[in-house]
Amino acid sequence: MKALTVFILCGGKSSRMQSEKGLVLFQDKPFIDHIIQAILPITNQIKLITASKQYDYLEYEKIPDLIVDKGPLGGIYTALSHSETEFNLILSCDIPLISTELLQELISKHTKEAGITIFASESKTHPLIGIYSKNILSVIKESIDSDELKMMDLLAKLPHQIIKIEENENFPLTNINSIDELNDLNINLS
Ligand SMILES: Nc1nc2c(ncn2[C@@H]2O[C@H](COP(=O)(O)OP(=O)(O)OP(=O)(O)O)[C@@H](O)[C@H]2O)c(=O)[nH]1
Repeated sequence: MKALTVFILCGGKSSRMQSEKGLVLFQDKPFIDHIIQAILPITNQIKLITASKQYDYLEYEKIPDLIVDKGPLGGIYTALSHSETEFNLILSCDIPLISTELLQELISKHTKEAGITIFASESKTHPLIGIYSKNILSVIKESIDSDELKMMDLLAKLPHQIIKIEENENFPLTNINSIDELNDLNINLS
């Protein structure tokens, strides 16, 4: 198996959710617990990129952002800076439907040459469910220094591999940003 660390991004403002996003309850469990459950059959090398004490109930290492207020890119920068493995699975904290199978697919299809491997359908790219190589750290730092914080701009600068998925395969990759989106999800599943 490839040496791998999983980093879950749990920073940011959660302005649309208005409460700590990773801790929102879905089917009686915080989002982040669903995500950890999907990761554990693969590895227990899990670290949370957060400064929030609210995640202290989880046993995993927590790392605060090295550069604050830079969005997910700042979280990825912190993750890769602390990483001791070449491959790093970066996940947002708002994807409660993610499955072990999809994560395994991503890991198995990543190649050293790719730098970054992510899923995308015709209509949607999922940069915050991806494998990121440590060797892209300098490009991320330059992007942060020049305030180019959009994930899609980072992808444009670097070689990356896209695992193509059908439109109907987006569902388990859905990220939930607000209570309205959570209500829609619950309705969808009922
Ligand atoms: N470590 C870290 N993670 C972040 C940061 N900003 C966003 N994230 C994470 O990145 C993922 C996507 O976040 P977004 O939905 O883009 O932003 P958000 O600030 O959480 O939410 P909004 O304020 O509603 O946009 C989530 O897992 C966030 O926890 C940050 O500055 N640092």
